[in-house]
Amino acid sequence: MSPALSLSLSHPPIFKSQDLSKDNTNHTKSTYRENPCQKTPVDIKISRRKLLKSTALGLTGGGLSVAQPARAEQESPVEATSSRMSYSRFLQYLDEDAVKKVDLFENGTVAIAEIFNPILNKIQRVKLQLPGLTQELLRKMKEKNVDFAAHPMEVNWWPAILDLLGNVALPLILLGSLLLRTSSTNTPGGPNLPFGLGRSKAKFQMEPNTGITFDDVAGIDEAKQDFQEIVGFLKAPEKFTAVGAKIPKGVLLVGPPGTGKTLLAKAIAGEAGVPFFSLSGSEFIEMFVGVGASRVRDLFNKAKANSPCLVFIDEIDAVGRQRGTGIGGGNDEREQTLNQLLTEMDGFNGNTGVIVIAATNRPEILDSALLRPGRFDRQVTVGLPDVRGREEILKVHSNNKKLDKDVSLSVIAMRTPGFSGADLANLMNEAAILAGRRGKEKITMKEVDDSIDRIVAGMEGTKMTDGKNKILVAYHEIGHALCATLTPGHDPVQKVTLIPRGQARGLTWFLPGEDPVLISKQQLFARIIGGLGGRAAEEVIFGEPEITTGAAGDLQQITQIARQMVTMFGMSKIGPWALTDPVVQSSDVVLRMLARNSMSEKLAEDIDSSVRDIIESAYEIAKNHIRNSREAIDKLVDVLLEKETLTGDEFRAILSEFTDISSIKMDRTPIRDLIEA
Ligand SMILES: Nc1ncnc2c1ncn2[C@@H]1O[C@H](COP(=O)(O)OP(=O)(O)OP(=O)(O)O)[C@@H](O)[C@H]1O
Ligand SMILES: [Zn+2]
Repeated sequence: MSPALSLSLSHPPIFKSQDLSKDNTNHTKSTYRENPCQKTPVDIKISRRKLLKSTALGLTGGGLSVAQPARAEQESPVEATSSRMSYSRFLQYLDEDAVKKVDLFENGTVAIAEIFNPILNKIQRVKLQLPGLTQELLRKMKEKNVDFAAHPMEVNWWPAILDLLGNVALPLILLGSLLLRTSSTNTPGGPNLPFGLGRSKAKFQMEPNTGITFDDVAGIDEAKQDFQEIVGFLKAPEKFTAVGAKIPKGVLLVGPPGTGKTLLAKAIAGEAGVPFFSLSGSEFIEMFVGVGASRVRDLFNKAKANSPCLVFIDEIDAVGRQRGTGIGGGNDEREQTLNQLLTEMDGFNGNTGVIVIAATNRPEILDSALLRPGRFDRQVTVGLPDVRGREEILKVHSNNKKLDKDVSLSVIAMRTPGFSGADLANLMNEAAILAGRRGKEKITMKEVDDSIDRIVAGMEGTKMTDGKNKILVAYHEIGHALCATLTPGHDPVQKVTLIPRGQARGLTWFLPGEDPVLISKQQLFARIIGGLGGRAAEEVIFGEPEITTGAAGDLQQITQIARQMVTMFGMSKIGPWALTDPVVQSSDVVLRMLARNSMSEKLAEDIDSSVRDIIESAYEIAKNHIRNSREAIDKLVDVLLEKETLTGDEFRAILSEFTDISSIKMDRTPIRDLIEA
């Protein structure tokens, strides 16, 4: 019922670098996943040096290699795309030397990156949100020779850069950021017309006819319903004005990246058969004062001259955040742009036949003046699709593809919790490319499965050579799978593999049943036990001195879950309180400090000790599972070492030879049973 629950659980984890030593050569990397609690490959990592070496040693055919991107750079056209990328994937690409250029905005929380895609042999421009600019990230971009530029104004991280690079490098960076990017917004081919106005370098685009209809937008029927009225109005505004109907002129589309907000706006224009004007909020941000405001003016003048039409402003938060809140003073340029936008919104009435739709994934930071009556006074929410929505979206994106009979869209939908529409479109595209590369005439489930693995966990890496490490990884992964399987409430194992992917040396995958809208305490606790299974196996089997750095990512995940149980979900001895959790909930340093100061010391200690209790008791349970199943584990490890990948069914079949697992409930106890108990 509480949206906060599902929201916070599917939120990407806060980036924390695992700098175990100052010496980069002995530096473990963590893997980040979009959904720490949902799709959970549990992994083990290797040292950074080995990682780089294995990347360089050549991932045959498929993967990114170090040499490739550089050579291909000149040949590959930059593809302008509005596609989004998760931070975790961005880090993977960064590690793989595929990131070429990064433009940072908004205190380093928003970035536009150019990334080389070896499959398409293209540099793609993607947008991503960062959890703030960390020193670690800066260091890494520098180490990887990424051409990065900060677009200042509100930036409060110059100290970090100074600290990192020393004063000498500063002028260079400043220079870089002063150079206005000259590349204009590319429009993909087709009927789209770039609509630039020289005078103020306006970069908005106009599409006379988007050619997109509601049929192209799947899984968000409610939102489509909400817009029927507006489509009707745009088709024939005079009908509405004749009877004195008041039509909203501004609508705010709210939802996470890639959920189809742009697509929906285009579909509205397409359904109504009116021109589509679009401009992105981050494009408003310019160095020279006055440009943003004049851009807004130009856009509205053009729109009024072409009415009826639809104006779409993507990322309105970039320009529309609360005035006067920038750290170290406001941002004059942005505020002027915002003021101009407000003026324009007030200056025409709905009868002009212009409808303005703005999109954001952070409505809470918008200046309240934007939301006043007569401006963006209507909100339509577009959320991440549920399992049925995902199936619908998959249908849309399989339409023009040849699928083998074995491909089940409903199974794919089940395997992809947390995927947005854009992720799903990307998934089907990658599967098609993979099928092509494998010389197949149709996409089979194998290509889809492999593509999901790649999207969630990164590219396949070089196989490990036989030896102590491989054995250790095998025990670690079997430890995860075993503890998860023996713990009621845990999602079932989908597969265990020793084939490395991204930065993980081995992976255990779980198949979430339904979408976890509500997750019980038992389920969360089960995830912690499963997450600790790898470390527990290392310790029980090889002895405490032999435990490895491989569990770093696991520990980060389970600590976050335990912390949320205590501070957000009221699932600890502290009781049902919502406590501001400075570490989990904010990436803003100042907010974090404020929150910490407002908490009593005693409470802070209680939180820590409750988190510790949860983790310690889970670890005891995990170690007991390992101790009590030694025979089964040895057998499972033998088979895994031989076959490299075990499906969930194979895993359970072997385990069943040793212990009866048929009575362990995977999912949550049905409510009916609970009431009857
Ligand atoms: N509901 C959906 N149905 C079908 N395709 C979708 C849907 N949502 C997203 N997609 C696919 O993902 C692509 C990108 O989505 P879109 O740009 O509309 O998302 P967005 O919410 O506007 O994201 P952003 O916040 O990054 O602008 C679309 O062009 C489409 O191919
Ligand atoms: Zn692990």
